[in-house]
Amino acid sequence: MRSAFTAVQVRAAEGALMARLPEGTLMQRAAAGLARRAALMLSTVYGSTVLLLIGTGDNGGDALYAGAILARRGARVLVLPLADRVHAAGLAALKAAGGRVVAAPPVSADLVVDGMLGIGARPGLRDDAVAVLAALPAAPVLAVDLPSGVDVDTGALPGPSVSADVTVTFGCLKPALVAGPAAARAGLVELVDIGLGPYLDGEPYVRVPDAADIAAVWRHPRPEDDKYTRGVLGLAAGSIRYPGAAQLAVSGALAGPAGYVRYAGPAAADVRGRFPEVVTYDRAADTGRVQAWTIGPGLGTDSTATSELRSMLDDPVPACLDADALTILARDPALLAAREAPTVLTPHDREYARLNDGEAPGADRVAAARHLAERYDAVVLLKGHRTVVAAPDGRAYANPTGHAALSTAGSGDVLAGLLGSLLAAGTEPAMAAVAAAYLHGLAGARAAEGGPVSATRVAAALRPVVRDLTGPA
Ligand SMILES: NC(=O)C1=CN([C@@H]2O[C@H](COP(=O)(O)OP(=O)(O)OC[C@H]3O[C@@H](n4cnc5c(N)ncnc54)[C@H](OP(=O)(O)O)[C@@H]3O)[C@@H](O)[C@H]2O)[C@H](O)CC1
Ligand SMILES: [K+]
Repeated sequence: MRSAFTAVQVRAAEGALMARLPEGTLMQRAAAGLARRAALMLSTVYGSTVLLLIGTGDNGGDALYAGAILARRGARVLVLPLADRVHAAGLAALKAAGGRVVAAPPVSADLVVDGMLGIGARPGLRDDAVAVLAALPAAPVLAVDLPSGVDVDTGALPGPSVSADVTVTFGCLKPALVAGPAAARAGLVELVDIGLGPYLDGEPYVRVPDAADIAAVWRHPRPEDDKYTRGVLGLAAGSIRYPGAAQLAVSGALAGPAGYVRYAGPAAADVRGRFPEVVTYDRAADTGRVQAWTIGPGLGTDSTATSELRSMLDDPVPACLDADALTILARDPALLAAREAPTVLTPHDREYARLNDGEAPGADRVAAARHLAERYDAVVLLKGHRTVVAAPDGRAYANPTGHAALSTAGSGDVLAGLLGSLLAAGTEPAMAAVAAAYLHGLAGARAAEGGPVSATRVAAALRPVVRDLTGPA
């Protein structure tokens, strides 16, 4: 698990570390890591042209010292200052190494280094910076610490920003690199260790799972298992009007770790026909015992759906509420009042607003997910390009996988089915949501390799993705 810290948290750690080191040490460490990555992006350093965009702060200092390293290796380094004052010692070092200041971007370059703004940034770019971005030569962009223009602590994009191919960040991840629309502007994020780790204390703002975290929570079948001990998922989804939602949720659930899926609802005949391994019932009350419920995809919001939801919420096992179940819950939040078993809510933005008195998630998606988790005392999986999961105890996770092609009808049904299966298998609820989002994101990316993506393709891609991550079943 990696951790992202806010600018204030980074500054506190930086202060503690700097107090023990000779002046300028951290910037030299940062510049060395930056120059190393820049050299990798240039096929040959010698003779290449590197354009540095420089702002007033230490972010520019990092870029200037890295530029000096590249200039000493034979690069033609050009500095375009976007502030009245720039890091004086860094500029002197660069000039001494042969770099020179220009007033406008050159016609061509091999690499652009964005050293305009780092963790000291106010969100947004000034007009002169926006104009320069529009006039940049076609070249890969390497961002220093963060792509300039983003809202560092939230990942919001208040206006134009740098779009980087690679971001080299120092000491730890920052929220804008992993959450919100800004995360897509960072490109490949590479972390350079500058020794900050031991000084970063307190809870990170948001955590980022990796493959090993998902593999660690995946429950493999054991020799002593039977279908019940692996977990039974009850799935209430689909309606006469939306039988497909039931099938998609079932297909997601069958790729999960549970041993048994019981379906309850009006799409029973369709589900049986397509998935003979699923046992079907007309009503939730008839299904017998389950270890978790997934409720909602294509369920409808009429009185039958409401009473089905009510009866499932009375069952003291974990429940994942998706789609129509969220709409019903928004109408009657008291439905959760008596619940003691864990609940997971999986809203997209419009569903979030319904659950939150009409107020959309807003710029800080991590804070928004945390807010709803606290309000409903439930795990919240807030869907987005970088899905965020928050638990009522304050933990928050930003999913690093995903693909734009996942915004396709039925994709969420697959996710809800898989998440339910993880809950039924006994996975801690927040990690069940994290694992489901992670695997679903990878499956979307894998499905996209085969051309345009439909939800059926996402479900089909789940098995190979799970196998690659957790080993054979
Ligand atoms: N964290 C570490 O341990 C290390 C960080 N390094 C690098 O340092 C930067 C942070 O440097 P800092 O000088 O604090 O901040 P910035 O470089 O982001 O610059 C902030 C100044 O820029 C002006 N500003 C702020 N917002 C805007 C904007 N939207 N447009 C234009 N200008 C803006 C503002 O100055 P004013 O005079 O205008 O008020 C800010 O003061 C970090 O990101 C790393 O790259 C170290 O080198 C290594 C250790
Ligand atoms: K930057």
